[in-house]
Amino acid sequence: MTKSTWKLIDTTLREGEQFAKASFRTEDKLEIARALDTFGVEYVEVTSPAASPQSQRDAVQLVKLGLGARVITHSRCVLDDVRAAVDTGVRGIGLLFATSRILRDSSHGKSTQQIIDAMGPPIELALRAGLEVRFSAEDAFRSETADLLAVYQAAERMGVHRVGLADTVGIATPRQVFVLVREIRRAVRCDIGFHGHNDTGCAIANAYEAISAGATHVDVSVLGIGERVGITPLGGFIARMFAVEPHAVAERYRLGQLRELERLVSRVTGVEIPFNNYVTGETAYSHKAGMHLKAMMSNPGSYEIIPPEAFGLTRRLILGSRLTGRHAIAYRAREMGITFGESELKAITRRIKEMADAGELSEEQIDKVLRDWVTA
Ligand SMILES: CC(=O)SCCNC(=O)CCNC(=O)[C@H](O)C(C)(C)COP(=O)(O)OP(=O)(O)OC[C@H]1O[C@@H](n2cnc3c(N)ncnc32)[C@H](O)[C@@H]1OP(=O)(O)O
Ligand SMILES: O=C(O)CCC(=O)C(=O)O
Ligand SMILES: [Mg+2]
Repeated sequence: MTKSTWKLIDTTLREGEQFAKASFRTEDKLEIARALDTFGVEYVEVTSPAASPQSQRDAVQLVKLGLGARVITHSRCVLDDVRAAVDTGVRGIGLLFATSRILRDSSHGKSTQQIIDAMGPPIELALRAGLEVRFSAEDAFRSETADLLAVYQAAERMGVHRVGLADTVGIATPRQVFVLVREIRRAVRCDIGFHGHNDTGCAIANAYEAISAGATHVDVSVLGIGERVGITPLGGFIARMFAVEPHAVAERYRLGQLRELERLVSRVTGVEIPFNNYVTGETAYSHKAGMHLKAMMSNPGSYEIIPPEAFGLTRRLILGSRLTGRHAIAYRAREMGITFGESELKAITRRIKEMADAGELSEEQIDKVLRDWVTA
């Protein structure tokens, strides 16, 4: 498959609701779902309707929005939970069972064969109800490969549309993800999803490797919110893929909406967008060192792999620091209609650096230095 055929399952309203600081009201969920749809994600995953009466009512309302994105939910392999999901009108369901020894012992106590036996009826019920069905192995990267192959092949025989690999505890490395997804790709014909937690900072790279190895669907959430430190962030994954296939990504998603989407989730959860957030962070397009500034003024691609304009953003060149250089100062002077000779330029740059040693200069202060130099 070509890389650009992957699909995004945004799970801000499911995994994201498991984030310690998230407590979504119905209106928050509706607003987030609409914003995700405007951005263009292919799926919006919502909390299991079995979780609470309000979760059930919210799922119904989210379905009623009539989004372009498919509204799907997530569920244990429990018939009553699947029935509750079907009743909401969702279009798909992500069923799961933990397959690692540690979670089999601590979570549900089933052997691999018991898992296979238990997943049959819920899968059948969901398929009969016409849902798109995914079966996922929770904690896949601490599971035995033989167990994974057994459950995935059984799920495929039962007719699921997709199997999922979940790096539930964020333990996987990109190479491990590539190798395991490739192995599963060879073992099943259905679609493959990847869900990766970010406990060791590998969630974006892991999602990318999953796609490279043949996964078709990737779970993301806005700002990466989820259990503990969360999962693959939507913006970071989009940045990763834009760097590889900019045209396909720009065609499929309304990239100019990313910042608003993140601001919305930031506002609703009360967490700030980090200064170094992918693409939209406050300093994501700030350039400061003289050597960088010179090259940036000649070609912005020198130190930017993703043009800010693609996301409706602008860059900031910081000229007033002690790290500035004469090319940057000459550039600003030319913008103001002033031309300096080489030795004069060196002297002004020296002066600006001396002044900046006492504290960075604003754009207005630099302009004043340049103007005063001419009139002095
Ligand atoms: C890795 C993940 O993020 S998976 C998604 C996690 N999401 C959620 O947990 C959704 C919110 N959860 C809830 O509201 C509740 O946990 C419910 C409604 C799902 C279940 O509530 P309870 O019945 O009170 O059980 P509780 O949460 O205490 O324990 C989990 C139960 O699910 C069982 N279980 C765990 N995984 C699975 C599974 N994949 N399929 C079926 N049953 C499972 C456990 O064995 C346990 O049941 P038991 O008491 O019969 O042993
Ligand atoms: O169902 C899945 O694929 C993922 C569930 C989950 O959130 C996880 O395992 O971390
Ligand atoms: Mg998770």
